[in-house]
Formats: sequence, structure tokens, C-alpha cells
Amino acid sequence: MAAAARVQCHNNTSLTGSPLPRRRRNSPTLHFSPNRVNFTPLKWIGDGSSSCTRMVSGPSLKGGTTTVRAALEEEKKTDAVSEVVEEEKRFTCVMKFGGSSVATAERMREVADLVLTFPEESPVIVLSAMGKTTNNLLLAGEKAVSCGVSNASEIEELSVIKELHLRTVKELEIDPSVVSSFLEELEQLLKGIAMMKELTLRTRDYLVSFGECLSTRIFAAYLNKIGVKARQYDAFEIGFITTDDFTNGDILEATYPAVAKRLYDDWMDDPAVPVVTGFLGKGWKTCAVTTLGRGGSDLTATTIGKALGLQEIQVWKDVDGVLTCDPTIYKRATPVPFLTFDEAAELAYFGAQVLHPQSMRPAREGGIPVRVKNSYNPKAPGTIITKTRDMTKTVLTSIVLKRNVTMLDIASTRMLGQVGFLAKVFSIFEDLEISVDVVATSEVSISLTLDPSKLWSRELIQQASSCQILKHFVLFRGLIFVPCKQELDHVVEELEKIAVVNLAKGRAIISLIGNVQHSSLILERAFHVLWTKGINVQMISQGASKVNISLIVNDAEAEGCVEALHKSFFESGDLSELLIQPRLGNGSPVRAMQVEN
Ligand SMILES: Nc1ncnc2c1ncn2[C@@H]1O[C@H](COP(=O)(O)OP(=O)(O)O)[C@@H](O)[C@H]1O
Ligand SMILES: N[C@@H](CC(=O)OP(=O)(O)O)C(=O)O
Repeated sequence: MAAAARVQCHNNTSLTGSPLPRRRRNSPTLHFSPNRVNFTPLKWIGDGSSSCTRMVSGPSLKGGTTTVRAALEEEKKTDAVSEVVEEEKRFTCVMKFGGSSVATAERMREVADLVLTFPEESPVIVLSAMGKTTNNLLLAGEKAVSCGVSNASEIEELSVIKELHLRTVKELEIDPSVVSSFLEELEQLLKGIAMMKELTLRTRDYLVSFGECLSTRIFAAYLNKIGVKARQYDAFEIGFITTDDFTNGDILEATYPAVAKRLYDDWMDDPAVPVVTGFLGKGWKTCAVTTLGRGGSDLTATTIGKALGLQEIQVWKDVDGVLTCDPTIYKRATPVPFLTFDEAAELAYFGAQVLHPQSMRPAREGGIPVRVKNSYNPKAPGTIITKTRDMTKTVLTSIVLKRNVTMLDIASTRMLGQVGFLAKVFSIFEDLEISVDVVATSEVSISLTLDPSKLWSRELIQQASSCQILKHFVLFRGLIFVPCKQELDHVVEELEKIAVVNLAKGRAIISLIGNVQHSSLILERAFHVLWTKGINVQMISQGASKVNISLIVNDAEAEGCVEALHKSFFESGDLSELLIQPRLGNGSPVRAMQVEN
């Protein structure tokens, strides 16, 4: 990113393959140059030949501007030049900042500085809600259901949200009216929930949307204040169309052209850095605000990346990239420099909070690299995620833990043949809208695990830090979900019509993300480690994705397993050396001669 991007084109030939819609011509040509805290004319450097070269950034403005004018006059605004001029208006990247990156006024300032340190970029900014605001909104909503209308204004989390946002605008010295009407509306909404004594999924999505609506308004106002022209956008107003699955909306195809058109049209009319709400969309039938699932701002960023055909998607977090395991589980986790979309998607699906499970899809489809960076440590190289990478020396990339998993062993009562049996089992899960994570089958039985975030009631009770009985609950993004016994009983009841069911709670999935081409080496290591610790693996599955091997163990033992596995795979020498030294059963390397034989 440090080097200036150069785009070369030949006169009278258009730039081919541009994913951008055609735009009005002859509009003023503007370039995002944050060093000057304003937009400046782009620079051109004529090379005297039949081709012209556009310098996207560089030290001198003067000569470049003259050259543009000369070129425009000389060429009488030929198609080729017009195309180059249009090309210049492209956004180059999307920069998404998560809640931890914009948790306070100071952090917002740092993020603005960070954006300004990339003068060669013409970014679209995506923001999440400040700090823990989404969790606080959810908790406030839950409390409102039972607190009574007269107490709704006193909900502790509402005060925390108000205080944080008012303090932030004050510290950033921007007009409080940017947030005040939203905060009043939020209070009214909580009173409404208290009056109805009900919090539907639709209302819940509307409620949490306040977080991103507030953070983006503050940040855009701050950029404007420091002289960088910025424009705030609510994603649900600019074409983010989703399914009507409240709390878990899926982005629909219509989103891509709609978002591209809106952002480009606005830029052409009045150039300004777009600051877009992450996480939010609009249901295509209901037209109500939807959310993309927790952590959904990553998906917003990759969707914009694909829509605009950008060069890069950056997701800025509070860690030095994707790490070899969750640093809150084992602190000696280290950054993984390169990942494929498949590895990242698998890692996210199997529980690594660092990325939204669906977020890799648009990036993969658009072939756009995703860079995971640390906004607290921008110098760290981070992780770059691309379609392919050299896997020859890769054994294991990362270890992911998904906790509080329920495992079901389902054995056929032989009322159905094998094919009918599997189909019936899965149709039961489909009817009950319960996701299955890991599956292992034999002719007459099937073992599987259920996705805890789907299975367990959405009822929130309290924040993790104050809970004494953590082990009995699903912990998800700092919130605790109480188990919904009814839901589970219902699954078992349905399955028992065709099978004998054994239900085991308190399990964990340890996913080994890596090169499954070397599965024997991975499994040999993993089983050796677990055997040494006296741990029995209860189920194993090698995913069709070719990047994941999942092991099911008791939840209580899971963290210890991750730590031991991490030590063995990442802290005891370079495993790739073993790839050219196949081992004998006793663990000793085979001699080169024997390999050749
Ligand atoms: N393999 C992993 N690599 C990096 N972070 C991980 C991993 N697994 C879990 N995490 C957690 O994900 C967090 C970052 O994700 P998230 O909280 O969604 O960031 P943000 O809110 O900034 O987008 C980290 O602080 C870390 O605790
Ligand atoms: N604010 C939403 C969306 C999001 O993406 O957040 P973050 O980027 O902080 O993970 C959430 O907490 O789920």
C-alpha cells in the first residue's frame, strides 16, 4: 500500500474490465489527499509517448495539474482520457473499523489519523458501534421488556450509552445535535418495548441499529471538522438489501449494483469520504432494518469491496491479524501472515470471533484481498487473505475452539433404510431451523453437533463479567444466553420417532485449520498430544473443505487441549520439515533411502 498505485492506459483504448458502472463525464476530477485535509486535483505525468500514465499519489501537484489540462485540450477529451479521468474517481479500498477500534473519542481520533496516513488511498470507511454498545443495546432491550414504562429511562445500559456518546462528541468538539435526537429516540424506543412487554427480533434489530447509526455520524462529523470532507450513510438507505431474517439477514445480489450506484453517484455530485454503518441492512419484503449477525460489519466491508471492485478490503481490529488461536484462550498465539478465503471462512464458521462467518464470500467472489490489521498497532503486517497461497509448507494454520456444543448420537431403529434415515434426520433439523456443525455417519447411526448460537434461546440475562454460573450458559460475544430446554427437548422428541437418541451436552469442537493434504501428520500430532493429556476424542470429522479437521472433546478439557496443541504445533520447531521426512510408526524419521524405495 505504501507505493503509489500506477494505472497505465493507451490513448483511444478504454480501460477494460472495469467493474464500475459508466458515469457522467467531464465532472471535476478530484482526488482524496488527506495530507492536505481536502480534495485536490489528481496528478498526471505525461510520458511523451502515445500512452499516458496516471500517478495516484506523489510529491508534487503543480506540474501534474498542468499536464492534465494539456492532455485534456490536446486530446479533446477523447474517450480514453475520459475513461482515465473516470478511473481516477474510483475508491481504492474499504477500511472497516470494529467496535474496539472506535471505542472512545481518543480512539476515533487515532482512527482518523490512521486513515490520513494513507494519502494514496481513496477509502470507503465502514464502522461498527462504539465499544460494547451493541451488547449494551441488547441488554437494555431485554431489561425494558420487564422493567415497566416508568423505569425504562433509568435502565443502566441506556445511561452508559448516552454517557459514552455525549462524552465522545464533547471530547471531539463536535455538535451534540449529531447524536442527541438519536439518543432521545432510543429512550422512546425502550419505553415502547417496556409498554409492549415484548422484544421481537425485528424490534431488536432496529434497537441495535442505533449503535452504528451513532458511531458513523460522530466519525463523519469529526472528519468534516478536521477538514476531510466526509458523508455519513446508513447502509439500509443506500441499497443493502437482505432477507427478512431479523438478527441474521443474508445480503441479496441486488445490493451490489445499488450500493455501487449510490456511492459513485454521490461522489460524482459532491466528493466526500463515505462513512457507512456496518452490520445493518434493509429487509427486502418488510423494508425494516435488519442486521447481518454479530460481527456483521466485516460482511458490510467485503460487500462494499465487491460492489465497487476495490483493490483491497481492510478490516482493522484489536489484534495483530488472524492469530494461531484465540489470544483470550492462549496468550502465546501469534499472527498468521497468509490465509486463503477458504481457511478464513472455515476458521470464522467454527467460532473464531475475529471474522464474520459469511464475510469471505463477497471477497472471494470479487477476488479482492482482505487484510486484517491492528488499529492499535498499525505497523504490524497483519494477515492477508487471498484466493490461493503456497500451501506446500503449510501444516497447521490456526486452532479454533467452539464451546458449549451439544452432541447427539442418533441410531436408526431400522424403520427406515440408510438413505431415508439420513434424509429424515436432516429434515427434522431443517424444520426446526437448527444448524448442524460437525457430522459423522455410519450405516445406521449418525453423530452430530448443534450450533450453540442457533440452538440456545436468544434470551439474554447478564453480562459475562458479573455471572457466577458461566459454565452453564452459552457465552457469545460477551453475552450469556440461557439454554432453551424446550427447543432441545423438541429436537429429541422428533428424532426419537425414528431413532434412539443419546444427547451429550458440554462438549467443545476443536477445529484444526490447515492443509488437510497432510492430515496424517496433523492427526498423528494431535492425537499424540491428546493421548499424553489422557483425553479421549469423542468424534472426529475431516471437512469437505479440505482445510479443517474437527475434534470433539469435553468442554471442561477444551482450553487445556488448545494450549497443548498450540505448543506442539506452533512452539516446538518447524513442522514443515517433517513433510520431507515421513515418520515411522514409532515416531522416528524415515531415512532418505527408505523414502526413495
Ligand atoms: N484466531 C483468532 N485470531 C485473532 N483474534 C481472535 C481469534 N479468535 C478469536 N479472536 C478474538 O477476536 C477479537 C477480534 O474480533 P472482534 O472483537 O470482532 O473485533 P472488532 O470488534 O474490532 O471487529 C480479538 O480480540 C480476539 O479476542
Ligand atoms: N456492532 C455489531 C457489529 C460488528 O461487526 O461489531 P464488531 O466489528 O465490533 O465485531 C456487533 O457488535 O456485533
